Amino acid sequence: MDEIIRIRGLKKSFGTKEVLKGVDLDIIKGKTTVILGLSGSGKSTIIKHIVRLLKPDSGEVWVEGVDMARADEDEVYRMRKKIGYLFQSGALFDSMNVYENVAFPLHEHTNMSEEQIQKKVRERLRTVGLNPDDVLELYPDELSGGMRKRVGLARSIVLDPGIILYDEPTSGLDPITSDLITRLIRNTQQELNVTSVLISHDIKESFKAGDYFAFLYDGKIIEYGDKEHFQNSTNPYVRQFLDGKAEGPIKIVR
Ligand SMILES: Nc1ncnc2c1ncn2[C@@H]1O[C@H](COP(=O)(O)OP(=O)(O)OP(=O)(O)O)[C@@H](O)[C@H]1O
Repeated sequence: MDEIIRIRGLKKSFGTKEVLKGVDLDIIKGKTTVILGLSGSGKSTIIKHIVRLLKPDSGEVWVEGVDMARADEDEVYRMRKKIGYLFQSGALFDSMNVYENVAFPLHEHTNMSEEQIQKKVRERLRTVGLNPDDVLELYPDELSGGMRKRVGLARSIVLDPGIILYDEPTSGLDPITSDLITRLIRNTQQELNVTSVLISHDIKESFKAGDYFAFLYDGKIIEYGDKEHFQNSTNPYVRQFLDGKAEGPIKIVR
C-alpha cells in the first residue's frame, strides 16, 4: 500500500491526561481516511500532529517521508503549504471578506500577481459550488454555517494541497447541508486527486465520504479497514459506536 502519512507509536498527554497512548496509523495516498471516535477521544490531537501544531511526547509522524516531529522550521513551513486544514470552526477571519479570506494563503505563500490571485480565488469558490460574484465581498457574519464551511474549504484548497485535513466538516449543519459538504469533499478529492483525512463522529456522512476507517478508543486505533470491513466489524467497541448505544463496553470519561 502506498501510504503518504505514517504514524507510529504516537503518544501525547496534556498535563496528567494521557490522550494518545501509542497511535499507529497509515494514510493511503489519493484516498479518504476517516478517523472516528467519541468526543474528546483525541481525534483532533492526531491531525494537529500532522501539521505540527503539536509535537509528540514520543513516536513518529511521517508525512511524505518527512518526520514532522523532528523537522526544522523551514521544513515545517514547506510541508504546511502542501497540507490544507479545514478547522472545526471553519475559522474564517471575521474582519476580512470572502475574497480576502480565500486569497490569504496565496498572499502569504506565493508571489502570484493580484490578477492571478483573483483568478485562483474565483476558480476555487466555483470548486466549492459558490458563485464568486455573489459572495466575494461578503463578510463571515453575513454567511450561513454551510457557506462558511464552503469558504473555509475553498481557502484550504487554494494552494492546491496534496493532503487535506478536515476536522468535523459537517458538525452543526442540518442533514441536507451536511450531505452537500460531504459531496464537495468527495468531488474535491476527485477533482484535485488529493489525500484526505476526515475526523468525524457523524457515522452516516463518514460512510458516504470515506474509503478507509480508523476507530480511536482509549488512546489507540483499535480498528482499521475499508468500509465493508468496518461496517462488519465484530469489535464490541466499534459495534457499540456504530449502533449508537449507551450500554456496552465503551467507558465514557467526562
Ligand atoms: N491544548 C490542549 N491542552 C489541554 N488539553 C487539551 C488540549 N488539546 C486537547 N486537549 C484535551 O485532549 C482531549 C482530546 O481532545 P481532542 O480535541 O483531540 O478530541 P476530539 O476527539 O477531536 O474531540 P471532539 O470530537 O469533541 O472535537 C480532550 O479531553 C481535550 O480536552
